Amino acid sequence: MNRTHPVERTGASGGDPIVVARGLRKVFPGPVKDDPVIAVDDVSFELYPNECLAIVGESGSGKTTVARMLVGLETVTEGELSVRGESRAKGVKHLADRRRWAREVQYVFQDPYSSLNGRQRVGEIVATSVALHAGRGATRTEARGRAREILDSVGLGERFVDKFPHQLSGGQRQRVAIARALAADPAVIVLDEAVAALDVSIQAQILNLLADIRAEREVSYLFISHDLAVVNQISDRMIVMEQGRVVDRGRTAELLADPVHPYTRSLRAAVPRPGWKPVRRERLAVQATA
Ligand SMILES: Nc1ncnc2c1ncn2[C@@H]1O[C@H](COP(=O)(O)OP(=O)(O)OP(=O)(O)O)[C@@H](O)[C@H]1O
Repeated sequence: MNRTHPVERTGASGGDPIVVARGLRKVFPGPVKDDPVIAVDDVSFELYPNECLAIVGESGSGKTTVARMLVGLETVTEGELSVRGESRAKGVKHLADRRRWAREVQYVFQDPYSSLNGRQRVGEIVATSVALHAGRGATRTEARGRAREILDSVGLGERFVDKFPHQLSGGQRQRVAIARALAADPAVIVLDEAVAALDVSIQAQILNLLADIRAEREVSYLFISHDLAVVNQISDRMIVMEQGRVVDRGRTAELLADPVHPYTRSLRAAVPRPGWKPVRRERLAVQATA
């Protein structure tokens, strides 16, 4: 059974895809001269409105590089990458376009502590994002008011508005990062190992919050993770990357219930969580070659 290449159209609410990647490739100059690193190799996928697509794979498989190309933090070496039909493959020339790109696709990092401005209070962090993305439309007072509403919607009430990031827990900081992303009213949020640094119980709270947000507004997630238990909870579809290439893809529930590709099987077997029935790697190797 080959599930590697079918391009399914299984978005949660249908419609045209928001993000389309076709034959995406990224080559970095390597540490050794004339020995480049092929970080991403012939990667294709679509992300549909209101859908959560997970990109999974072990460390170094190229997940983050795909996401960084999507938000314009890395150039595209080859292939096509578009958001709402507009190509991002050639990079961005004008500041106005960069702002629009940022408005459309927001990025939430694994470690919100380093991505949040430690000298700004929580309310200011979110209000700055509101003001930046609302253009000339929002006064300072309006931006602050909107920031309070958004913070409230991610579970951070009035008492958090004047706190600094270092006064918050990891989960609370991640809520601020999500609020800051929502302030742009994006079509897509890239969540790059966004719950990886959190305790399991806090992870569950953030995953619930992300599910609630998606139920309330139209937003798609590109959810990057090495953790299949987490991916199983949140994503509709997933692609599996190994050494820069997509080696498996499909609906998450189906792929994880019955992983066919040996790499997906080995990833699943490596998940040390309640609820999984880990299969020993030796047995997997036998099954994979049977
Ligand atoms: N700026 C860079 N210069 C050179 N090589 C890079 C650069 N960025 C990433 N790479 C290499 O590209 C490959 C893919 O890295 P990438 O960070 O995309 O993987 P990943 O799956 O997201 O892993 P992780 O979860 O550890 O971040 C790795 O071999 C990495 O060392």
